[in-house]
Amino acid sequence: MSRVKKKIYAIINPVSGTKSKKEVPDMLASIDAHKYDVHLLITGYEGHATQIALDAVKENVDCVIAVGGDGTVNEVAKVLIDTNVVLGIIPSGSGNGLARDLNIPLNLKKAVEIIKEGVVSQIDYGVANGHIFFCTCGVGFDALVSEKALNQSSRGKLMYAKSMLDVYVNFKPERYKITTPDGNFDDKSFLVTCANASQYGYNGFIAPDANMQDGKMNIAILKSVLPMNIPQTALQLVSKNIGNNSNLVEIITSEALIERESDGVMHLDGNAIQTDKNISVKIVKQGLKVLVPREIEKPAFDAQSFLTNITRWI
Ligand SMILES: Nc1ncnc2c1ncn2[C@@H]1O[C@H](COP(=O)(O)OP(=O)(O)OP(=O)(O)O)[C@@H](O)[C@H]1O
Repeated sequence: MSRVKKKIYAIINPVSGTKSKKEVPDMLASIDAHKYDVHLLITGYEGHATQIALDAVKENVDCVIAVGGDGTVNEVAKVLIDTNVVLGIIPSGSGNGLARDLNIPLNLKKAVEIIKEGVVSQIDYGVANGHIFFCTCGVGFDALVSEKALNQSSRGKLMYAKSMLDVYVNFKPERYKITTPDGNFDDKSFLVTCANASQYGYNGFIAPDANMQDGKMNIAILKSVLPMNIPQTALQLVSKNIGNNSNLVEIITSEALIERESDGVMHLDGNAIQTDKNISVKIVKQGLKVLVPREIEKPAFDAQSFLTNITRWI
């Protein structure tokens, strides 16, 4: 017998981001109750969203909404890959990289409208040493910043800026050998980022041309960032101009082996974990169904949003 109403689980991470989520239940109540059964669930600990999403898949729900940032989205979405369960995102984190890349509004009411519209797109996901990511995974400076951020009690831009400064002061570049069917690299580097999405979050575009539906990742290798180049590099990141950085090497490919000097930290969607010396990364084409705005095309660079980004950062 077919179910009449569609079932939605909304998983709320109460500690993500810096904004209150107290309006989320009322806003979700505006979803048509004749068509949808919406169940609200609040996470109580790290990894809880994954447990709830696993239950959702077992119960054959139609859609799981992640209310949080990239960490929460990752915990939910990694369970939904290669299933028919659709991911919805209500961005409520700090960086919100995946939501931004999909043009999902950060405004709560507008994000709920996207859920109601029900437009489904299929996006790629990445696998790095068996761990799933959707935005970026990487080693080097960005991984160390993610590790530093893990131990901070606060969230938000200021915490990330402070973590970056702390990591930069003691940073020592490592040597990476990167082997792919589409090009190789072997040298010391500041960071190596495998980008499925174009940005880390906070509109920091490490791979502005990355496309989440092409079955490929853009491996952005930043060989060095000298102190005098920090302002320029930061501007290039927020203005989608990192391609103009003379220290950037980019390889576009569907799989790669990254060999480094020793095992250590790697980040997945901004979440740091420890992993082996060698990291095998691949992209699986369009394995996740996600609710998106009608127009998924990214807006062209415009001066106003560029200035807004800089002002926000400052
Ligand atoms: N009740 C809870 N108590 C403590 N941590 C939790 C709880 N629920 C979820 N978490 C953890 O909170 C972490 C941060 O969540 P999330 O990444 O969504 O927010 P954020 O870091 O503010 O945003 P972004 O990743 O977009 O920068 C996740 O690693 C998640 O496992």
